[in-house]
Amino acid sequence: MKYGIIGTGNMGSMLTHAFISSGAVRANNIAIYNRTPAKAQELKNEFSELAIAPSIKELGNTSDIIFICVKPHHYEAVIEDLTLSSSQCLVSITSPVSVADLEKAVSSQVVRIVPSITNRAHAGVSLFTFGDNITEAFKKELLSTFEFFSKPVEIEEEHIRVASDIVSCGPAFLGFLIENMIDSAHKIGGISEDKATVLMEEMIIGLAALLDKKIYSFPELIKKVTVKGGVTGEGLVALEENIDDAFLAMYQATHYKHYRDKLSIKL
Ligand SMILES: NC(=O)C1=CN([C@@H]2O[C@H](COP(=O)(O)OP(=O)(O)OC[C@H]3O[C@@H](n4cnc5c(N)ncnc54)[C@H](OP(=O)(O)O)[C@@H]3O)[C@@H](O)[C@H]2O)C=CC1
Ligand SMILES: O=C(O)[C@@H]1CCC=N1
Repeated sequence: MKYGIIGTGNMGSMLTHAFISSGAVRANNIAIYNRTPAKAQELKNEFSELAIAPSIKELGNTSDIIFICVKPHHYEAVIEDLTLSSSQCLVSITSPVSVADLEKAVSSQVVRIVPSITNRAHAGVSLFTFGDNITEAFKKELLSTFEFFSKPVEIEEEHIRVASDIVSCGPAFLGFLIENMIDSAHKIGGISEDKATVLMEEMIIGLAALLDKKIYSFPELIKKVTVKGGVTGEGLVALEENIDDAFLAMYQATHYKHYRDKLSIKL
């Protein structure tokens, strides 16, 4: 199978890295194209067997599976340059561009796969939504490819925003909260930010290991750590009193942005 990647920004280059470093796809079966050629060249400097396509059209003509890894409002221009057939598969990696939108716009088979930056470490989830016209062969090919570096999970259209908030935006949301926890540790306890960061990183790696080994669930973890009459309980009460509806507000904000993006994208 020949893979084509249009847009080699954060996600296009992350996917190229993950395909090659996990052994899922050989570099000589991948063609890339980016608006600013130097960015595609940087990837080729790392993986010399990658092909740089001279245009979006040429990449489309020579690939079986084409990933569009540009921002949502650039999809329209990219799709205009592609002439695809029913024996090819087009992949959207962005939540506001649904498989129904793509099916109306192109003649190929379509899939949406929303990745996560965690896939770079061959971990985390990739969210799959298949178009009605997808063949078993492409389904199998894409699922087995993504299994090399992620846990593929099928997701219904109505759940894509919340699912992507957890899987794809989650690293940024939790990163933000963790930075806040480090900053507050420095302010209240006087510990240096560097030392607090090391402690935090090791705690998170340990927490992930507990989850990975299925030793404790979240409720079990909270129960085990919260000693009766101890400090954790006091901290949890303070958090409950101060967190208010922070996460509801966050989900509402992403849903509203998703709604506005969907309205503005015309394929
Ligand atoms: N960042 C993330 O964690 C996640 C992002 N996504 C989705 O991935 C998509 C890309 O995001 P991200 O990689 O972060 O964005 P970036 O801005 O890092 O990358 C977008 C890339 O698209 C290129 N581009 C724009 N227009 C064209 C064009 N016409 N032809 C070829 N290349 C073009 C840009 O080129 P140039 O170098 O010229 O700017 C840039 O390299 C978005 O739709 C986003 O929703 C999904 C899941 C997670
Ligand atoms: O910020 C964004 O729009 C993208 C979508 C998922 C993660 N990052």
